[in-house]
Amino acid sequence: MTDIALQTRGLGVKYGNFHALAEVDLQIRRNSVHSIIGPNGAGKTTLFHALTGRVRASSGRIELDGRDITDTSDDDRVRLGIARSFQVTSLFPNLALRENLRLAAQGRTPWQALAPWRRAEANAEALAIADEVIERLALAPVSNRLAGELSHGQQRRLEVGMAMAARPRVILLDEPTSGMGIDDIEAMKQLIRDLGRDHTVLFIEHNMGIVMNISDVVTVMRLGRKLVEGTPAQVRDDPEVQRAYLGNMITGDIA
Ligand SMILES: Nc1ncnc2c1ncn2[C@@H]1O[C@H](COP(=O)(O)OP(=O)(O)OP(=O)(O)O)[C@@H](O)[C@H]1O
Repeated sequence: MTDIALQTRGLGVKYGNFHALAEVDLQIRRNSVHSIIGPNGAGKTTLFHALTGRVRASSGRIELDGRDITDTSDDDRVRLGIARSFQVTSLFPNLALRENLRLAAQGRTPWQALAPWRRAEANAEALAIADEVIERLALAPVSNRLAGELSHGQQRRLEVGMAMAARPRVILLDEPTSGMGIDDIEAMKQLIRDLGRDHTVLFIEHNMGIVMNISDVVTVMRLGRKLVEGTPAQVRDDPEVQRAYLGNMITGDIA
C-alpha cells in the first residue's frame, strides 16, 4: 500500500463556463492532518464536493488508495471510505450520543438499526466502535445524554465522531470550528490533532491559529488553483500567500 491515501491529478470543476477548480494536484498522506486554506471563493468547498462526488470533475482524476474513483457515485465513495462531516448538523437529536455513534458504526438508518432481526454480534461490534470513539471524543461523561441536549461544541465533536465511527479511509471536515467559542475550539483542535495519529484528515479551516498549529501539510488555494503547499512554517512565510490574503497576516503558533 502506498503512503498516499487520496490523490487528485489535474482536477478541474466547471460550473457552466466558469472554472471553479483547475489543474489541482493533491496528495494526501495517510495518517496526517492536511488543511486547505484560501480566501473566499478560492474553490475549497468545490474541491470537497468533487472529492465526495457531489459535483462531477470536468477534467483530471481522483484516486483513493490508488483506485480511480473519478466516475464513482457519491454513495459508492462513502462505501469505499470517504467520510464527510458537514457544518450542518446531521445527528439524531432524540437518540443518545452513544446510539448515534452505534448507528454510524453500522452505517444504517435508525429504522434498520432498531429492527429485531439485527444480528447480535453486529450490534456488539458497533457498540464497541461507539465506545472507542466516545473515548477519543472525550465525551464519556455525556455518552447517555440525548444528542439534542448536548452543548453546541459537544454536538460538533459528535459530528466528527459520526464520521470516525464509519471507519473511513479519509475524513473530510468542512470548517469544524466555525461558530465555536474558545473552549470548544481548543477541544476540537485537540481532537483533530489526535485523529491525525491514526486517521487521514483533510480539513477546510479559516482559523489560522488552528491550521498553523495542527497541520502536517497546508495547501493554499486561490481562484480555483493551488497556490502554495508545504509545512505550516513554509506556508506562513511565503510571500505569495501573504499577497493572496491581501496583507492579512497569517498568524498562529506552529507546533
Ligand atoms: N453552484 C455554483 N454555481 C456557480 N458558481 C459556483 C457554484 N458554487 C460555487 N461557485 C463559485 O465557485 C467559486 C468557488 O467557490 P467555493 O464555494 O468552492 O469557494 P470557497 O473557497 O469554499 O469559498 P468560501 O471560503 O467563501 O466558502 C466561487 O467563485 C463561487 O462563486
